[in-house]
This record gives sequence, structure tokens and C-alpha cells, in this order.
Amino acid sequence: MYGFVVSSSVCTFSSTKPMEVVGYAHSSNGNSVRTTRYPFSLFKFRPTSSPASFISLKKQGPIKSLQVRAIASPAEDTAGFDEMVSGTQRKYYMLGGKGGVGKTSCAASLAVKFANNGHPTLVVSTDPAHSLSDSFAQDLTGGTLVAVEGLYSPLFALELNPEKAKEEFRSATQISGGSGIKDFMDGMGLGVLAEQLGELKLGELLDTPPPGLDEAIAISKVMQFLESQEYNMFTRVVFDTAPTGHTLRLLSLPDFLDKSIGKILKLRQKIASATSAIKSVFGQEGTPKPDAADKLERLRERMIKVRELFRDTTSTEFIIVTIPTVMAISESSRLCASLKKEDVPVKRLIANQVLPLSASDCKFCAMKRKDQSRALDMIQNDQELSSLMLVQAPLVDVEIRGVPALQFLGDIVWK
Ligand SMILES: Nc1ncnc2c1ncn2[C@@H]1O[C@H](COP(=O)(O)OP(=O)(O)OP(=O)(O)O)[C@@H](O)[C@H]1O
Repeated sequence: MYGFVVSSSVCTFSSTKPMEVVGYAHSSNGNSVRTTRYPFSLFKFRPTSSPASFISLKKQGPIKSLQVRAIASPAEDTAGFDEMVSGTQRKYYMLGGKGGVGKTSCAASLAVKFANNGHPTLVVSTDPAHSLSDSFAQDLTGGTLVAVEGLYSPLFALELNPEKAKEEFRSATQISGGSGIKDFMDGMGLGVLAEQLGELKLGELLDTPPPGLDEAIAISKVMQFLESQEYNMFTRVVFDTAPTGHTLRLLSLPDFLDKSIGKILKLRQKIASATSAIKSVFGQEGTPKPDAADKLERLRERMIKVRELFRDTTSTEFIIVTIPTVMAISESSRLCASLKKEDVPVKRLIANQVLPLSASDCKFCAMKRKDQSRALDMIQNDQELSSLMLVQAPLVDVEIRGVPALQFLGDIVWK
């Protein structure tokens, strides 16, 4: 069905059916298909126009040797970057997945690529364990927008402090019906209201805010930034989100908060009328500060906006990043199912850190590659993941740190 021919300077590979081919070309002058850095280089080829296609390496100089092999799972040749980059209306990309799979590297490299393609871009980390600063090799801490150096188009980065976000929620809810109010009501013998307050488990909510809250507040903070005149120029916003568990909780959080804040606000109204009645009789102080309810109401509105943003197919996409291991792919499958269940748009899957082929395949690499190949097959057979656009990103032999390295990775992944 397929075969290849190597002459001194031209190699052709033909196939009668669409398949992906991964190969190494070693040209005698050391040139390679993608980069001059490696004497051996990976190239990918996916004939889409069957029955026959070929690779020509004519420009690469005389070819000394070539290895080609069809790999089991046909992957997408491109990440569909043309579609991602087109249009000037604002688009949000949220990258998420298991811890350590390369979310930050993929998010930062995507942001760099958007900026290099003329989009004023903002990249935001909502992961409590930030690594954007490490990825860009620049101090981006401080919770405010910092310009990333070394790019022609504006690229700003923002690492949000989740602890601050939690504090904000804590202070808003405490003023408006937290333990202070409960004590006050107990003192006043307002048993019924105190019971209702107990039902809301406010104490619990305040002491251990629901997981995902910090991230939801962080995302809503970004939206606030973007509403301001100073920062409304961004046409691409890339989120480096926290590991999967956090993201899953974040998805259901806006509904949960919407309900609980709604209850708090209702209760606050009751408390306000009860306390003003008491005040008029006993002349005691104790009514919650008037701006507290506004603060909570604003928080609720922001949570609703976060929920809407996550589900807006015209402006938002969640990209799952994974690695070719059974564990990571199983987790990605669960994440994908939850995203779909919550109507969050998801269509791309990045399989990162795929071992490139090597001419001198050591035992360890051969084993590892087999393992990865089996894991990649899992994607093709997975009910949730098989329908996604699969983008394979190779494990590169340099640490991805700093703008040039991110550009390098971006050119490989985001095509
Ligand atoms: N394709 C790749 N080739 C080589 N190294 C990679 C690749 N992708 C990521 N890495 C490296 O893997 C490490 C983890 O990557 P990264 O910080 O992007 O992952 P993460 O998913 O954001 O991690 P965390 O969940 O801890 O935030 C980094 O040292 C990064 O340089």
C-alpha cells in the first residue's frame, strides 16, 4: 500500500490511503526539515488527498538516510490556528488539564503566537500555583497586568492572587450575614432567622470557601479589567487554569454561588427589616453596612458573567492539554465529559510531550514510545475525546523558558 523512494536529493513517499507518517530525514549537509538545530528532524505528514501524496525533501539538500513509518493514530496536521487567529472580536481560550502536563507552556506559547500575529493579547494565570513568571522568565507577580518583553505586539500577563480573591468574598459575606450577624441575632433571640442562617452553612462557607471560588473570582476580575477603557484593546485572552479538579469545581460553582448568594441577600433583607424594627424599639445599632449587599450583589452578577463566558460558543473555547499516558488521558476524558455536560465549548485536545522518533532508538525510548502509542490509541477509542481535534506536540529537548523558547514551541503546536 505504501512505500518510499530515496534518491540523492529527493524522497517521495506515497500512500494510497490517508495516514499520518512520522519520519526522520537526515541530510548529509546537516539540514533538516524544520530546524537546522538537529541533524535528525521530525516531520509530520498527513495526506488528506488520497489516493497518493508525497513528501519532497528536495530543498533540504542531499538525503543520506530516511526513516518513515505510519503511526497508529492519525492526528490532525494542524491545530487550526488560522481559525483561532482570524477576526478581531475578542476571543477567550482556556487551557486546562492534569497537573504538570504543560498547560502553562501551551498557554504562554499560544499567547506569544497571537501577539506575533498582531493581536493585543492578555495571558492570565488563575492557577493558585502560578508558573507564568517561570515560563516567561520574567517577574509577573503582583496581581496586575505586566507587559511581556521581547515582542512586537502588546502581550500582557497577569498572575492573580487567589488568596486575595477569597478574602474579598469572605469580607463581603461576613459583613452581610456571617457569624457577626448570627451572634447578633442570637443575642436578639431571633431564632427563626438564625436557624435559616444555619441552614445556609455560612460559617462553613466562610471558613472553607467552596473550591473553585478563587478561580471564579479571578476570572471575573479579569473581565472587570477588560471592561475598563485602559484594557479593552485585548482581542485575545488566554487563561492558564488550575489543574483539572479545580476546573471541574469551578464549572459548577457559579450556579452554587448564585443560589447561596441569592439566599444570603434575601436573608439580609429580612435581617435588615427585623433589626430596624428592633432598633426602633430598643435604639440599638447592628444593621449591616448598606454597601455590603451591593458588594454581594455585584459578586453574584460577576459569577453569572463567568458562567455565561464559559458557555459562549462564539467567543470561548476550552482546550484540554494532556500527555500520552493512560492516567492523563483518563482524566482528560472525564474533564471533557464534564465540560460537555456543562455546555462548555471544547474542540481541541493537545497531546503534549510525545516522544519524537529517533534514528538510534534506545531500549528505554522504544518502550516509552510503545507506551505512548498505546495511550494515543486510547484517545481514538475514547467516547469523549475521539471527536476532538487532536494536536500532537513533541517533547522537545530544551527547557521551554522565555519568549524565544515559547515562540519555538508555539510554532510547533499552534499551526
Ligand atoms: N513539549 C514539551 N517538551 C519539553 N518540555 C515540556 C513540554 N511541555 C512542557 N514541558 C515542561 O514540563 C514542565 C511542566 O510544564 P508546565 O509548567 O507548562 O505544566 P503545567 O501543566 O502548567 O503544570 P502545573 O499543573 O504544575 O501548573 C515544564 O518544565 C515545561 O518546561
